[in-house]
Amino acid sequence: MAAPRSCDLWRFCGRGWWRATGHCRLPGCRRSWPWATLGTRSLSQEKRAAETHFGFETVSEGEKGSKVYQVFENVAKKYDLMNDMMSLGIHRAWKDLLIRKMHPLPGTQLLDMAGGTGDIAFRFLSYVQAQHQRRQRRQLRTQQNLSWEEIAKKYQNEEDSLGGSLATVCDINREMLKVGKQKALDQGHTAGLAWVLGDAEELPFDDNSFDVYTIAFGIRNVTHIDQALQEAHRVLKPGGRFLCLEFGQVNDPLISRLYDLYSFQVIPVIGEVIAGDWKSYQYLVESIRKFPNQEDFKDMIEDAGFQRVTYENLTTGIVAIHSGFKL
Ligand SMILES: COc1cc(O)cc(C/C=C(\C)CC/C=C(\C)CC/C=C(\C)CC/C=C(\C)CC/C=C(\C)CC/C=C(\C)CC/C=C(\C)CC/C=C(\C)CC/C=C(\C)CCC=C(C)C)c1O
Ligand SMILES: C[S@@+](CC[C@H](N)C(=O)[O-])C[C@H]1O[C@@H](n2cnc3c(N)ncnc32)[C@H](O)[C@@H]1O
Repeated sequence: MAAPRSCDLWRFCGRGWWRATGHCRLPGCRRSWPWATLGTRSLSQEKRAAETHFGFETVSEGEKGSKVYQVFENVAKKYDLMNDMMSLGIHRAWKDLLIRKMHPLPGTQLLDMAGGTGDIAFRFLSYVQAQHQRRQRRQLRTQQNLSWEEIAKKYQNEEDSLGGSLATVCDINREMLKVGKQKALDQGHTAGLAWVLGDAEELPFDDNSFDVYTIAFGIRNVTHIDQALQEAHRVLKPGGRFLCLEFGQVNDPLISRLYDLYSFQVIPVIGEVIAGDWKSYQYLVESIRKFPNQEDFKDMIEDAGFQRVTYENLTTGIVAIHSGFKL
């Protein structure tokens, strides 16, 4: 039996070690902390257990969910423009890299969690379509005897051009999904997409349903990150892949200082000017600082049951892509 990483925070529940402050983290075991039901916790312990952070503010767990909802409800219409303005378009390159790392083949079933306005799902569909077309061209080269009608038919049907792939965009926020659906129409993504309203901590999907689970700039906003990771593990098929694009800690001290200056002095100003919302962008930069560093987050992913967990820093660690497999 593996020793717990930090004994005072871990308990043994009969099936294995689990963290004392939440639910058992073993896949399939959802026992909660027995002390809570035995009533042996003091009032101050009780209070601390129910508190979390919203940026630099300490709030109750229930409050965090509604505050996060409000943030994305407020910024939904300006969300895409804000991302281009804040990052000078760099967020697009990060998202492209995530898809290249995934390298999805036609037929892949993707769950894009906290998928918001659909950036990851649209990139996924374009990538799969390109892969499928490449495959078809290769096949056509070997089937020289097809008529022009047959060749044209092969290129026409958009559903076919995805080879059975489906991207399910799931998000807790109606407004973000509404903007995403309109964007899908504008960009001509008419097939291979499903939009689902749902909470990362309690997914409305069966076990073993998806080949890939992505979450881009989403997990930082979730109240119980460990719960969301367990859910990701549950809904992935055996062999399925978890990929997370999220802010990290910058490893170069000079860049780190400049980045801090930029984050705290410039981003809320852009938020106010473009979206008329300073507070939401203050929350964004604070939530980035509160999020675990790359190594700690890797440990959390492993704790949820994922294997072969690795990460890659992008732009000196401003963001990182974490990857893990359900084996
Ligand atoms: C509410 O929650 C959210 C809302 C959202 O809209 C989005 C999200 C999720 C987030 C994303 C999807 C990604 C959004 C992207 C970012 C937050 C930006 C990430 C930052 C960068 C890529 C740039 C990092 C910057 C540096 C490494 C430092 C370089 C900084 C400077 C040269 C400026 C230093 C600033 C000062 C000294 C303060 C005074 C300066 C001014 C008033 C001039 C202002 C300058 C500019 C506007 C230029 C901006 C420069 C860049 C973007 C630099 C690009 C260069 C590099 C990456 C090396 C969400 O959760
Ligand atoms: C910064 S946006 C990221 C959107 C998109 N993935 C992207 O890369 O542009 C964060 C998203 O997480 C969603 N979110 C926050 N908490 C969530 C939760 N508990 N379950 C599902 N989605 C959540 C928000 O509604 C928002 O759409």
